[in-house]
Amino acid sequence: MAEREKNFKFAGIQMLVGENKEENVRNALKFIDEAAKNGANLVSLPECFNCPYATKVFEQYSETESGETVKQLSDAAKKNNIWLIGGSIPEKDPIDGKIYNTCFIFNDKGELIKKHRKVHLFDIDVPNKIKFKESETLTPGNDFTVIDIGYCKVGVGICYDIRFAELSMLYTRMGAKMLVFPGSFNLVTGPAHWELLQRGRAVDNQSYVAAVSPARNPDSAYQSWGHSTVVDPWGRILSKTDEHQSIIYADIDLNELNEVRSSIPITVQRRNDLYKLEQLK
Ligand SMILES: O=C(O)CCC(=O)C(=O)O
Repeated sequence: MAEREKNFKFAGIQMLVGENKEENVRNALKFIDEAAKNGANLVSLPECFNCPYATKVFEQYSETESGETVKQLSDAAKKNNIWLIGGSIPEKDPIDGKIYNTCFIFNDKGELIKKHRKVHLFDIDVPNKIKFKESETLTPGNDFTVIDIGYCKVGVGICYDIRFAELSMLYTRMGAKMLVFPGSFNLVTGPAHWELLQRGRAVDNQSYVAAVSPARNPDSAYQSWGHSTVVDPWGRILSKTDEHQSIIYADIDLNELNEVRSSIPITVQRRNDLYKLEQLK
């Protein structure tokens, strides 16, 4: 009989983000404390939680890895004894001077253990609906991010990264049992694809998937879809909210995941003689 796995609690913070960076960070810290008090072991903030989501302001709001935002997140993870996926902030690299959309990740001692720089930049043009070009001011990252939080491995991507099934499949192959995407979809692609993509990634990887958005801010030029969600490996929605500020919680049951993986064993049924996914880096 296989050994029972230890389950854990995930919290996704759907917080309101405005123009005042210090206020945004303070708001994030308050919600992190609340999530930890409610028993969360792994907490995620949303994409761009300390600045408005707009290419023209990324430089102005950017900070380096040794900046105040990273320090405060580290302190919050340590104080609350939680693993923290720090949503994302515009990060300035002090060496190449470029700006990245970066998720800083901390262990329960507050140590910065990894950073994920968004790999796929959000450059789209849906005629008469939405045009956005992150590459106007951002540079893409080139690294995969799978962390081991003790309970299981977790793959981290940022928003548009969820659209690329290959990335999630690679993470799964690297051992991830949960995929977390801080993200900020919009009122065009949100209703069409946000939930569909999460359920798709969950079913094709037999994995837990969480996507954590900022709350919708009526004063903001970019209207976030909100609707932060957690999906289980069977494709069921475990937790989901609307567009308002709130925290979503989900119990991550790794025994249930193992059962799904053993009852529908797609991992060992792949026709590797006909096709393959190749990791080039
Ligand atoms: O893929 C989408 O529709 C939205 C992506 C996005 O907003 C982002 O990458 O920040």
